[in-house]
Amino acid sequence: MQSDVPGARVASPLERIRPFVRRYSFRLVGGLVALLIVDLLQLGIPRLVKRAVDLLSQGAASQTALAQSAFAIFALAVGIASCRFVWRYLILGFSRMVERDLRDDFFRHLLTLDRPFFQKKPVGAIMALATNDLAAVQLAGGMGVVACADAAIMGIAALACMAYISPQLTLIAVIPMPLLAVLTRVLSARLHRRFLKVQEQFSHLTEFARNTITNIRLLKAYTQEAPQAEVFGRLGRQYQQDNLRLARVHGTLFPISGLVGNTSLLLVIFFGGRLVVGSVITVGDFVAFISYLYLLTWPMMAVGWVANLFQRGLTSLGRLDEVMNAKPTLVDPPQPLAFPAGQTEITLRTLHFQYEGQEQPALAEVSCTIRAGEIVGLVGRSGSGKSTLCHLLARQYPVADGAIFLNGVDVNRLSLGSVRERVAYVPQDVLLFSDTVAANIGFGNPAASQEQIEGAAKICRIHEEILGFSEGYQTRIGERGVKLSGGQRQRIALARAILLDRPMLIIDDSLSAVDLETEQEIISGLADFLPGRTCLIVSHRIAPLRDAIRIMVLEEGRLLAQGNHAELLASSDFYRTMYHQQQMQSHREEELPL
Ligand SMILES: Nc1ncnc2c1ncn2[C@@H]1O[C@H](COP(=O)(O)OP(=O)(O)OP(=O)(O)O)[C@@H](O)[C@H]1O
Repeated sequence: MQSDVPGARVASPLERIRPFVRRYSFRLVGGLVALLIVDLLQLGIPRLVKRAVDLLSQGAASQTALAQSAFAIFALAVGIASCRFVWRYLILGFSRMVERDLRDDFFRHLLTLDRPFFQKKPVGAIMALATNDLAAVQLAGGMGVVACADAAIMGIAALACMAYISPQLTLIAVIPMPLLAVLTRVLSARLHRRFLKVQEQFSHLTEFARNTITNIRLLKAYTQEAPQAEVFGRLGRQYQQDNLRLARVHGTLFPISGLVGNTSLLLVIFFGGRLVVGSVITVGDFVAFISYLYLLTWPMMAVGWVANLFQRGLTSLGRLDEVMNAKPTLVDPPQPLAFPAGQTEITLRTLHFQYEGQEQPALAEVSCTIRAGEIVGLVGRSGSGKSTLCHLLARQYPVADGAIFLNGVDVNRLSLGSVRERVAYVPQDVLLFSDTVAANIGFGNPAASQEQIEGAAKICRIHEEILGFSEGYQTRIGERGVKLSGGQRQRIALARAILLDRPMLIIDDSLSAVDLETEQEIISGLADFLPGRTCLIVSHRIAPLRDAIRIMVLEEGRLLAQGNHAELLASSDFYRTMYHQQQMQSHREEELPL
C-alpha cells in the first residue's frame, strides 16, 4: 500500500505515519482498550490484598473469606493474562503493519528517484535506512506506544487509588517525581543527537561492508584483506563507542527513575507507618498503598524507556524523511504530448550538458540527426562524452529544452515513460542479476519465449556458448555474473536489450571485452535485426564500426567530425590518427610471441 502521494513533502516526520495510524486505528484502539482493561484489573489486586490483610490483622479471617480473596485474585490474573495477549497481538501487529507500509512507500519512492540521487546517496546508507531505521520506527510504534499508554493509564490510576486511601500520603509520595520530568526533558535532546550519530555510523558500516563484499575479487587481487579488515574494525569500534555513549544517556535515565521510585517508597514507609500507628489508615491500607506505589514505579521507569524509544523512532523517521522528501530530477511535463508516430529519428540541436560540480561541460554544442534505420557509430577518446550522450538519450539526466528531439518533438515535452519504453539501452557497466542465463536475457520481457531468447542470444553470438554451460539457458550465473567471462557477460547484456525489440538501440561500448572479430560479427549481424530501428553504437575500437552508415567523432564533448569510414579517413586528421594507432596496436598484439 502507499500514501496518496508517494514521497510527498510533509511538515514533520510524524505526519509521515499519520495515514497509517488512521488506516489501522481499529487495531490501535482495540489494543489500547485491552491494555486499559489489564491496568484496571491489576489495580484490583491490591484492593483484594488489603481486604485479606485487614481481615487477618483484625483476627476476623475465615477460611471461606481467604479462599474467596485467593480465587478473586486468580480470576483477575486470568483476565490480565488474556487481555495482555489481546493487546500484544493488536498493538504489535499494528506496529508491524505501519512498518510494512512505510517500507513499501520507501521502496516505491526509491524507484521514482533517478541517477543524480543515487550518485549522492550510497547504497549502504539506503540499506541502513531500510533496516535499522525502520526497525527503530517499528519499536517506537509498538512497544513505545504500549509503554507510553500503559505508563499514563497505570500512573494516573495508581495515583487515584493512592489518593483514595490517603491524599496526604500521596502528596508526600510524589515529591521526588518532578525531578524525573526535568531529567527526561534535559536528556531527550542528548538522546536524539547520540542516536542520530549511532544510525549514521551504522550507515557507514553497512556501506563499507557492501562495498567490500561487492568488490571482493579486486580486494583479493590486491591483497587488501588486512587493511580492509582494519578499517572495518575501526568503523565497528566507532559504532560500538557511539552506542556506549547512547547507552550512558538512557542508562542514566533508567536507574534514576528507579531511584525516584525507591525514594517515594522510603517516604511512604516513614510517613505512612506513622499514619498506621496513629490509626489514620489501616494496615491493609498501608499494604495496598505500597502495592500501588509499586505499580507506579513501572510508569516512572517507563518514562525513561519511552523517551528513549520515541526519540529513536523520531530520529529514524527524520532520516527516512530525507529520502522520502528527495525529488526526482527528471519529471514528466504537466501535459505530455503523445509520442509522435512513425520510425524514430533523433535530432540533437546544440546539445550542452554539464554534470553537477564539474567545471567543464561533458557535451558542448553537439548537433546532428540520426535517422530511423541508421546504424551510427560513436567514437572518441576516453572522457570525450560518449557515455554522457547515451545517458541523455536514455533519459537518465535532465536536458535543457530544445536540445534533444525525437521525430521533431522536444523530449522535455514527452513523458519519461514514453521515451524510456522506446529505448533499449546497454550501459557500459554490465549489470546482471544473480539468476539464470534465461532470466537475465528475458529480464525486460518476461513473456518472451525460449525461442525468442535464443534468437537474441544468436544475434549476440553467445547461443553456442550458453548451450555448452552445465544447464544451458537454466545455468545460474552467480552474483552479478561471476561465473561468466567479461565478454560473455557483455553479450548476455546485449541480448537482453535486443530482446526488448524497441525502436531505439543504444549500445555504450558494451562489447569492449569481446574479441575484435566477434564484435565485428555481432555488429554486422545487428544490421539484419535493425531495419526500421535507430541505432547508436559507441565503441572505443574503430574497426568494428567501419561498416556503420555513419561514424561520429567526439572530442572533449564536441562533435569533431562525422561521415562514413572512408570519408573520415580522408577528411579528419584526428580520426585517421586514431584509426592508424589502433591498427598498429592490433598488429603489434598479433605479432607478440605466444
Ligand atoms: N556522473 C558524473 N559526474 C560527474 N562527472 C562525470 C560523470 N560521468 C562522467 N563525468 C565526466 O564527464 C566527462 C565525459 O565522460 P563520459 O563518461 O561521457 O566519457 P566517455 O567518452 O564515455 O569515456 P570512456 O570512453 O572512458 O567511457 C568526463 O570528463 C567525466 O569525468
